[in-house]
Amino acid sequence: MIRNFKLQICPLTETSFIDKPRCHRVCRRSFDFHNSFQVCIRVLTMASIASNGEHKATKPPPTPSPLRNSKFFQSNMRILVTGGAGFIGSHLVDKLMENEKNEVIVADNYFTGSKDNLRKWIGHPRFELIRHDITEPLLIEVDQIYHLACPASPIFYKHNPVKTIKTNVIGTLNMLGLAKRVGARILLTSTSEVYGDPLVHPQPESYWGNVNPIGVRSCYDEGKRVAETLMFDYHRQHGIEIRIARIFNTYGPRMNIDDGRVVSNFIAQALRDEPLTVQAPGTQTRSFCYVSDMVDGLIRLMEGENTGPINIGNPGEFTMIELAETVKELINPKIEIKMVENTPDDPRQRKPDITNAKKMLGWEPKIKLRDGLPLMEADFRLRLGVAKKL
Ligand SMILES: NC(=O)c1ccc[n+]([C@@H]2O[C@H](COP(=O)([O-])OP(=O)(O)OC[C@H]3O[C@@H](n4cnc5c(N)ncnc54)[C@H](O)[C@@H]3O)[C@@H](O)[C@H]2O)c1
Ligand SMILES: O=C(O)[C@H]1O[C@H](OP(=O)(O)OP(=O)(O)OC[C@H]2O[C@@H](n3ccc(=O)[nH]c3=O)[C@H](O)[C@@H]2O)[C@H](O)[C@@H](O)[C@@H]1O
Repeated sequence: MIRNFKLQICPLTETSFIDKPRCHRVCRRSFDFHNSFQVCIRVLTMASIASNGEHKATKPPPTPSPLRNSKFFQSNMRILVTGGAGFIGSHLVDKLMENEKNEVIVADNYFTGSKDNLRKWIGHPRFELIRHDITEPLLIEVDQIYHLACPASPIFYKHNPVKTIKTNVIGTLNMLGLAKRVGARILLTSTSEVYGDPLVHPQPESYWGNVNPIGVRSCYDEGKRVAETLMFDYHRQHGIEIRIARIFNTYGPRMNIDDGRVVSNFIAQALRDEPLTVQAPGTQTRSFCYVSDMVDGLIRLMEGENTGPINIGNPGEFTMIELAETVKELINPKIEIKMVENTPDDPRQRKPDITNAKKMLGWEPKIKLRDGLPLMEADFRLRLGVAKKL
């Protein structure tokens, strides 16, 4: 009954409580916990952030088991890759697994990814694969989170737009909650689509973009913009260590053959002797980055000191007609190029300004489009069972 309840003040957070509810302000410990003058590490860290006015990283909580530090323990970095069964994610896993000190955990719901992309690691003692949808919370102990989970091809992200925005918003919230709980550093793979149909060209990170908030692409581009906002709010409010990569069109082996993105479409069409479908007007531009360059950039960003956002992409810029002509010349000179209808809100130009990536990460792409396309062609030939004519 209400008259039995007593108003009390938490001595650390100065929040008032009735009877024995929890401290909702910062640490969610019970009132009794504070009242006994034990010190909550999170409250102290928040207090020191407030007094310094800086956003220094919070002291990570103790590791889950002291055995993690024992000399017989095999790994010293436990890394979660969400969306690790997808195209970029699986290449990232390959690179992270090369380091024997890494233990890699993939969480994926296989919407656009596949176990097949990770088959060489299944059963490896330093690798774990979890079927998990990131719109649900994940309880796990990790040191780093590469957060990639999200369908990336416009055909797939528009297929179920509500699910796409939930993945970007609720999924990112869940991963930030996990990062906060275990003190992990988290990297978000954002996108050049945050610049929308850009009015500034090439796009520097300082450009705020030109995005249609109610268009058919907004589940993805606005979703990623909110994901970036959440990353910075968790960083400012909770001291989480964040990294944001703004990825520009990436291509390479393991893209889904019927993924719907332009490079995979053109290569598959060229190998199937089908016309290359250039969406009108064909003068729209994109800048294509080979996947190994992308993975190198993502790891440098995670390991470096800069939060970003940082553009990671190849500044070589091509119209879709130029791309079709290059694929035709390299793969199938007899093929026809056909103009087809475009989809709404297609960005007319896109090219990264990578000054920051060069300066802050010491990164720039190495593989030119003409060198990357044949590597992808070889992979598609193998999967489609189309041998090269001699
Ligand atoms: N490839 C590009 O050109 C490009 C460009 C910009 C940004 N990105 C970003 O990079 C990331 C990876 O892109 P990709 O090209 O490898 O795409 P992809 O579609 O091949 O991979 C995405 C992975 O996320 C998984 N996934 C999707 N929704 C999920 C959910 N709710 N829970 C768990 N897993 C889920 C998919 O099954 C898939 O394995 C994405 O976040 C994408 O937005 C990619
Ligand atoms: O790099 C990025 O930031 C974004 O790039 C792509 O989005 P988009 O550039 O629209 O990708 P595509 O579907 O490959 O389209 C590229 C261009 O090719 C054209 N296109 C596409 C397919 C096709 O068969 N023919 C064709 O001309 C499209 O009209 C568009 O102008 C990705 O799909 C997004 O996930 C990613 O975030």
